[in-house]
Amino acid sequence: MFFTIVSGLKEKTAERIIRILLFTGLALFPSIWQGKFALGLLTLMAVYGILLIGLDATVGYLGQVNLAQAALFGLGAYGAALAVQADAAFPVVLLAGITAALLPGVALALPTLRLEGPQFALSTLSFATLSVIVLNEAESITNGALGLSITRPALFGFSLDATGFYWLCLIILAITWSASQSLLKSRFGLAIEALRDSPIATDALGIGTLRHKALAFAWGSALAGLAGALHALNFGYLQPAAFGYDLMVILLLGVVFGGRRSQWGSFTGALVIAMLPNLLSNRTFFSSLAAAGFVIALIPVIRTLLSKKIPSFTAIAPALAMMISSGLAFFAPNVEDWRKGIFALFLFATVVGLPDGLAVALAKTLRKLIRFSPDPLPQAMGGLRPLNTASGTALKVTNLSKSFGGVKAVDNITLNIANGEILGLIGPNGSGKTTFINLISGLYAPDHGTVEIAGTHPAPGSLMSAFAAGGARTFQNLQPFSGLTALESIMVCQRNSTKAEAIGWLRTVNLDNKSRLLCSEMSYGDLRFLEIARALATRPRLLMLDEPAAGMSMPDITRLIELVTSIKRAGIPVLLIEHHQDVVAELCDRVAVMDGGRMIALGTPDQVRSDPKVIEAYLGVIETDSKPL
Ligand SMILES: Nc1ncnc2c1ncn2[C@@H]1O[C@H](COP(=O)(O)OP(=O)(O)OP(=O)(O)O)[C@@H](O)[C@H]1O
Repeated sequence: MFFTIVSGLKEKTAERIIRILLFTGLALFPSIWQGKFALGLLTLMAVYGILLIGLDATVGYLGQVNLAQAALFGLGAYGAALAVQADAAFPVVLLAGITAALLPGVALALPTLRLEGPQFALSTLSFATLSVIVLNEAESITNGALGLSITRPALFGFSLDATGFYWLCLIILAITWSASQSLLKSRFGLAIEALRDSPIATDALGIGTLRHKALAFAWGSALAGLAGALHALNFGYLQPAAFGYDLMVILLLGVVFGGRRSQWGSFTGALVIAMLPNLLSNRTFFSSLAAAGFVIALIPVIRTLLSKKIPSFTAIAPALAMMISSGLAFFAPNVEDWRKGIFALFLFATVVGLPDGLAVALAKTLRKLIRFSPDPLPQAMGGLRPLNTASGTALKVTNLSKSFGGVKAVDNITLNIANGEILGLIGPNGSGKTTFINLISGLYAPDHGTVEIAGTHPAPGSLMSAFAAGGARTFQNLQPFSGLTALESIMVCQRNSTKAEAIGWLRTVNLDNKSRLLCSEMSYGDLRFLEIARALATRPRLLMLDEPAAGMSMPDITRLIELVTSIKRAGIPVLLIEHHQDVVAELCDRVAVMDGGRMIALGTPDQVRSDPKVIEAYLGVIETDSKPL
């Protein structure tokens, strides 16, 4: 960038000002421009805005391909239309629309949200198909393919004309936008983003995956119903075919094109899809847009070439696509036939060149041009405090076994950890250590045996139940919440705690100066410390650390030893899997050794070090870091 404007404004304030200006401009539009057609398009844009903000909850925030939104929109529209026919008052009509989409939306969410990827997409597709068939076939209620006509009722005695109705849609869009923004920035929204990145970690930290997924889907469905009701009141005529595959694809296009996980993105997407038919029919406008798109797509290519590097595929492909689409827009003799093809090239260029969508890319550019002042952070509070436990047992494992096919990963292990104790768990690779922690933390259900955490028997195979009993864990394969910052990663794990306390936990692991950093930008070592802070923030009665030093540099290992020592001082019992012998020897009160799923030794580090069975187990597998103590 050539210059950067330093702004005293906070980004949030700047965003709010721009949004207020946008809505003021949109509200004033009918007094500046009297055209009925333009007003109709803007009303449609406001309705689509509400619909896409709802769709973004699942497609953007949850990261699931939801193909049911068009059908839910239709159900909302029919719900509202039937309420109008029953002479319901205006607010009741809106409520009927919301309910008509919300109930089937929740009914769909509960079984399908356990599914992921293509399975989820296909089940929402089945729902969409079925809904349209039901709307078609339930002729006695919906009038089938012939369609349903309604007249818009008065709102509190006022008969709304086209401008009045447009303003109403605009107000509802503004409220939906603010409500969505607050909701998705709250702990609830952070939880949704966290579970998209790691559902295992969210369950293990007691955040709750299914509950949050269902709520996000319900929110999206309710907005689909609200938008559907407004759509019915806007057009006054409904046909089931209008809510089929075409609309489904267009809505997805709107969210992706505009920008996911952003209300600005949904708004931009709504603007594009509302204008789409018009955009495709106006050749001059269309050609100018293609030319402008080509120039914009050329910028990254030229910049890379100027710095004497070879442009990447993500730079070349959009430029090529835009070059072809501009060529067709200007020179194709039968451009009418080519319109959809040209638009497909537009879409390809945007998806490849701006994977985050138009609005998000624009926001990123603005952030480079204008330096906003960051939100001030409160002083760190809290952190490690002595755990209030009497002497007793933190973990009691009895005859625990788990096999995978013929492999006995954990074979009849009985083990206790006392409150305040640090127990090391070592063993050669594949000896069953991680499976043991997976059984205690509820990731796996045991074949036999029992687990008791702080006096409670959690339900076997339930991460949430083991968490509720007081267990918290880290993972051998890191499970960061990549879309969240370090601070947000802690806040999402805390219930009823403040930002100051979250910073306190970051200070405990020496990351308080990185609170605003996204997890995707953090180093491997820092992420390992952040996982420990996340687990500590849940105030566990048993902390399970799975190879925390793996991949860490020597200075980080020293930091880790200091941290675990202070955890011990606070009296938090720890089950520590570790290959680094110096870490185990320095920290652990006792060490258990596993080999082939069995526990072959248990004692102090010194006792274990000289145990012949331990030496034998390690011989033959000792390479670099897996040495006996
Ligand atoms: N989900 C699974 N499905 C099938 N086999 C598994 C599964 N999880 C673990 N195993 C097997 O169970 C055995 C124990 O694996 P585990 O990961 O618990 O060992 P480990 O001691 O933690 O090893 P490492 O030190 O390499 O992490 C291995 O043979 C492994 O292949």
